[in-house]
Amino acid sequence: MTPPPVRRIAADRRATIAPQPLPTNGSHAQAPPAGPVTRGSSRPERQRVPAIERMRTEQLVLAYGGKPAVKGVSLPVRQGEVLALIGPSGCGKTTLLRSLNRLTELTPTATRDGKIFLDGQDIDELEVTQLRRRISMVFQQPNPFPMSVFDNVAYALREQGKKRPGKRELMPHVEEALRRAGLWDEVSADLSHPALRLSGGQQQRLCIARALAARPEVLLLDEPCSALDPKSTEIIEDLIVRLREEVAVVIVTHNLQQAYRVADHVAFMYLGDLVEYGPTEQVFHAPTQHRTREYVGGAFG
Ligand SMILES: Nc1ncnc2c1ncn2[C@@H]1O[C@H](COP(=O)(O)OP(=O)(O)OP(=O)(O)O)[C@@H](O)[C@H]1O
Repeated sequence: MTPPPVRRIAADRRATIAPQPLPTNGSHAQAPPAGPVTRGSSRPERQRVPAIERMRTEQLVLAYGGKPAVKGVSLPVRQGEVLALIGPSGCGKTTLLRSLNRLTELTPTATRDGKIFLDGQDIDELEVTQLRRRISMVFQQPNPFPMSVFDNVAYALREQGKKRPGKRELMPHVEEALRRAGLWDEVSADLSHPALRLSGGQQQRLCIARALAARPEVLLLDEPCSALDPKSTEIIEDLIVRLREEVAVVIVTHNLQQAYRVADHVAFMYLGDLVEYGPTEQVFHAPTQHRTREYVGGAFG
């Protein structure tokens, strides 16, 4: 198939949301180590789910002030699968992830070439608020709003409708989102509880519930466990694997063991290039590129 013509996107829009804070070294223990994946590494059995392509990037190029950060990446994103973006620091993982719902447009120096399609439609043809409803993102640091558990999830629902639905009307939807995020049992007794008083892991699941409430087709996760303790990490990894049945999931992670545990496909990036893309077992145990072999073997990080 001939790739569609390349088009430059204006990136002069000023940021309208605050940048996400970086994770702090708080009281939580660190998530499982990002060590190399060996043949003995565990990968939980997973149910086979039919894969449906929801997104595709074609010859995607992203640059900051003219300096390329992502260089001509073509990738599919499928529902029924988790796609992990891996690679050393600065290789362009987060830039690629943020471009999928046009968050890179909030960076004034960022420019983009190439195409991104959502269900076959060029994302530049979609209204950006609508697009970000269909492609939700969860960030490194849990960032619940300073309001109740209920209102955090209801926020996304209230934003959707023209008329503001009442609490009773919203309740089933809030419950459903909290259940899908695996948080309902822990918070259902008091939905008026302030979100900021939940544990870090609970806060991140609340952010996932908030992201799911608008029923997105694609869920983008930027190192969602990097600020969490091992137990919370495990809970969220289980959740990610379950969620892929109903939403396409793309995760950026530095933790190779995590990519191995949760992903169905892996994209390894290096200096902005997509070096290798393939099924998880293949990328980790039979990579075709020597650079991938070195990286997954722990030769550099
Ligand atoms: N807002 C920005 N302005 C200028 N350069 C940027 C900006 N954001 C990222 N970059 C540069 O783009 C390149 C890719 O960065 P990006 O954050 O996408 O990589 P990454 O693989 O996600 O890194 P990390 O794993 O450390 O988060 C790096 O060289 C980085 O310095």
